[in-house]
Amino acid sequence: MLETILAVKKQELQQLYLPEEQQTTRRSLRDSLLESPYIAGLIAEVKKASPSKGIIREDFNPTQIAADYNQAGVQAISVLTDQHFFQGHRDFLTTIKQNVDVPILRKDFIIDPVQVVESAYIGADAILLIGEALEARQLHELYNQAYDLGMEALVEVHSEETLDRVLNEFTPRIVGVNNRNLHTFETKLSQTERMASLVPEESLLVSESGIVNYEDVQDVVEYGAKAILVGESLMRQNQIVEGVQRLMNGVGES
Ligand SMILES: O=P(O)(O)OC[C@@H](O)[C@@H](O)c1c[nH]c2ccccc12
Repeated sequence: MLETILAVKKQELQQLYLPEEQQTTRRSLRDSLLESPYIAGLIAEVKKASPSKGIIREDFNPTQIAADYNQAGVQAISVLTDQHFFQGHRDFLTTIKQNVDVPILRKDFIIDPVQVVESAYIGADAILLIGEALEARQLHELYNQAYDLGMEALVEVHSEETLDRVLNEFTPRIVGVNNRNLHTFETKLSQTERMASLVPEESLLVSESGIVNYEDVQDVVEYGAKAILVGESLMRQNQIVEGVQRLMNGVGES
């Protein structure tokens, strides 16, 4: 699947035009996550659909969902901007950035420097860089470019092998372990458990995907995660604010 997505991205790159540059103040993802009042920092995701699940939320108003996340006290918001596979849009990010006061992570498949510039222009505070999608050297260059433009980067890896390749090149300030394998979509929280001890002390560890309830949050925190990235289970809540409270405090869980 990842190969298919990357092939489409390469095609799209040919037609990519840069939007008007937004004047925006950057917000630190890492600082916000470290200042969480919860047992972990929460990055809550705005995602309408995914290749593995199809449509996740029918009643999809990205700005309203983000405003609810903001009100609920999340530490950051992740916005899917990929159109083809996730039914996102880069304009969602720009509007959301103007309507909330937490850092915004751009969730997309970034493989080219022009997409990093685009991310800065649309108002992103941080970008996702996927270890399985890039050579370590190339990932490092995109990472440096992001920081040079005043953004941060969440460096995501799924396997030990990918993490090894990345760490041989450099030490990212924020590392995400994706519990979902992007080739098979198999998702298990034990991936965070297996990988946590391999992530350097100075990297903030984010556990991504497949986190559904407070027990899951407690588990990944026990494994060593300092923050979590949650999409689907929050997107399926009718009452987003209450859903966030339940996830992070365990109150009212059945
Ligand atoms: O919906 P979930 O299982 O809570 O997962 C969120 C997030 O981790 C997932 O959307 C994601 C992780 N890495 C990605 C890379 C591209 C697109 C999406 C993702």
